Amino acid sequence: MQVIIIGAGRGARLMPTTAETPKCFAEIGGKRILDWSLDAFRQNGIDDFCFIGGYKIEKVQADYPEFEFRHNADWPNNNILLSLFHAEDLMDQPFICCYSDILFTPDVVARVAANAEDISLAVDTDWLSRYEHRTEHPSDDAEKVTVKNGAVTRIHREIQESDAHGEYIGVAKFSAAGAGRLRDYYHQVREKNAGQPYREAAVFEKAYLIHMLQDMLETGERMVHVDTPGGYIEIDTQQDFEYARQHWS
Ligand SMILES: Nc1ccn([C@@H]2O[C@H](COP(=O)(O)OP(=O)(O)OP(=O)(O)O)[C@@H](O)[C@H]2O)c(=O)n1
Ligand SMILES: C[C@](O)(CO)[C@H](O)COP(=O)(O)O
Repeated sequence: MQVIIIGAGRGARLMPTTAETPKCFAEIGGKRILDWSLDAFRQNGIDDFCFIGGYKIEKVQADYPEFEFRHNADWPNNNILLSLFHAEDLMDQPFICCYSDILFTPDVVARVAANAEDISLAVDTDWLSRYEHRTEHPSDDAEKVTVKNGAVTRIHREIQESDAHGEYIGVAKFSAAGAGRLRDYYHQVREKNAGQPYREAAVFEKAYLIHMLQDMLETGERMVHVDTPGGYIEIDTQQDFEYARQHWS
């Protein structure tokens, strides 16, 4: 199974930790965030990594020569969706994509990898307990989902806490067919929206992956949720970093 790690961002909210290295090099429990992710995949026999880098990509290239790399050199002017599509050439097969600034257990990978649907999204159902203390990244910023009968019905930051089934953790699996539809849809929306506002993004280039996933849901695309009650922490702010250092091992 191909893994695509989306890691081109600046990590500005984690300064000064990210002054010289990318956010995924930040250490929790004596191990880089990136190494926690690699271990979660490797414990499931998955060892085929492509890293989409931008900010300080050279540091990742130096320390992980076993990776394939895609360079999102324009990272300051784009966002997660465009970043992911720097690895489009690898999307002719099933793949799992993940943000590079998250901690998740091998069990999350096992559940996502075992799911047979075309598009599956990993969702933390215990998300609210983490947000109690997350004042620097309020739950309004969380990429939440609503669900019905096993399927995702909406993926959006504006979902009310009480309506949310959980938080999309940034890990998603696409079968070869699901990946094909993702690529086709991307080309359609890019053709129509390049340089123009798209969903909640001021310009298409600044869109998040969840913007296009929501767009696809509205066309009737089926996505399922693979739940994890916790077993996940996202590191955006200094507060998140300290929380992870206290709670992750
Ligand atoms: N142009 C971008 C922006 C973000 N990302 C990646 O998308 C993931 C989630 O993004 P976010 O949490 O916003 O991280 P950063 O952009 O790195 O953080 P900050 O906003 O603090 O700079 C991260 O792994 C980040 O590297 C990316 O590949 N390309
Ligand atoms: C993608 C993200 O990390 C999920 O929590 C977060 O939403 C990014 O926030 P930003 O708006 O790009 O600062």
